[in-house]
Amino acid sequence: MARKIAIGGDHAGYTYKSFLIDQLQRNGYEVQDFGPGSDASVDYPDYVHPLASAIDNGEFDTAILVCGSGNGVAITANKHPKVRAALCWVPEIAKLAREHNNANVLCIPARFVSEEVASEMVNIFLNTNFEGGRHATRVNKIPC
Ligand SMILES: O=C(CO)[C@H](O)[C@H](O)[C@H](O)COP(=O)(O)O
Repeated sequence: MARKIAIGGDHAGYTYKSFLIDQLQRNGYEVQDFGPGSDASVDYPDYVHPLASAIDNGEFDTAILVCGSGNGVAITANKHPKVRAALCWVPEIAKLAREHNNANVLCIPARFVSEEVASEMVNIFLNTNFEGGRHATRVNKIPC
C-alpha cells in the first residue's frame, strides 16, 4: 500500500508545493494536497489548520508545509498537539529534525532555499528514522 503524505502551505509556497507533489508521486507516495490551488495571496492558517488537524486525528503521520519563510506554517502547525513541525533550510537540519526531534512535519522556506535543496530535504526527511534513546526522553517532555 502506498505511503500517505499530506502537503500544504500558502501562495508563497505554491510553486514548490507543485513540484514536490510530482516528486512524491513519482516516488510512490499517495499525496493529499491541502492547498492552496494557486499562487493567489491567501492566509496560511486557513490551509495549515486542516492539514494539522488531519495529523491530530491520525489520518496522516507525515506532512510537508511550504510558505515564504517557513515560519508561518511552522508556528501554526505546532499549535496542534500531535504535530512536531520543523523549519528546515539545509539538508542536515532536515536529517536532525527526524533523528533528534522525531519531527513529523517538514516546513520549507520557499523564498530562501533552491528547488534542489527543497527536493533533497524532502527525500532526507522521509528516509531518516528517529534515533530514540535520550532523544525520546526529551521529545516526550515537549507536551506542556
Ligand atoms: O508567514 C510567513 C512569513 O514568515 C510566510 O512566509 C508567508 O508566506 C509570507 O508572510 C507571505 O508574504 P506576502 O508578502 O503576503 O506574500
